[in-house]
Amino acid sequence: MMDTEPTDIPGCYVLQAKVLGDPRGTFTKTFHMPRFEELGLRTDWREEYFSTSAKGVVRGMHFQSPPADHAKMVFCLTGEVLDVVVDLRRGSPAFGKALGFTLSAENGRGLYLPTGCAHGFVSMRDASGMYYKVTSVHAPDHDLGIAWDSIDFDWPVRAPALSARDAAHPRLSDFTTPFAFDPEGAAL
Ligand SMILES: Cc1cn([C@H]2C[C@H](O)[C@@H](COP(=O)(O)OP(=O)(O)O[C@H]3O[C@@H](C)C(=O)[C@@H](O)[C@H]3O)O2)c(=O)[nH]c1=O
Repeated sequence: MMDTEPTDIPGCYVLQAKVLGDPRGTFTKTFHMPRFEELGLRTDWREEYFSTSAKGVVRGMHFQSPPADHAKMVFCLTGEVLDVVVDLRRGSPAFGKALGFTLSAENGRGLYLPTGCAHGFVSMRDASGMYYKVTSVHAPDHDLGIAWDSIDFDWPVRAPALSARDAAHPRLSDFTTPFAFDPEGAAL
């Protein structure tokens, strides 16, 4: 059964899966609907996808804006990443706060992000594989980002490999957020 730990961002949870090892390798369960329902987390996933990244790549910080906004869960299936989340919800006690979590296949750790948070990571090893579930389908016109180096986070890289899109995002301080914090539905 998966354990979860709340983080300093309301509605954002560390998902600690059990990594069961035997002589063949490992087995790790990343989603269990009854457990998510018990925790009040969303289970209405609409898309799943994965990416691989070379060591030193930064992707982010990404989110979809309303009405295409979504909750997201992520696991690292190969390699290792430092995964980063920023709270973009006006009125949140953690508004503007950035947190980082080391995710790898070995540590079995994932992250659940409520709508209104931006997500990104730096790949700490070659061929880091990130696996996602999101609660709305890709909407290119609402697929937005803020600059990775404009958030209050001490990245362990200075000049990472970035996509052209990620190099052109607005800075957090110049960004007018479309998200507002709802204390009743923090995880939604
Ligand atoms: C995210 C996404 C991208 N694409 C396409 C667009 C582009 O041609 C190619 C790569 O897109 P990107 O450069 O946006 O891929 P990437 O930078 O890996 O985007 C991901 O970054 C991390 C940090 C997240 O949190 C994810 O939700 C997602 O936004 O895939 C889709 O077709 N569907 C999708 O859902």
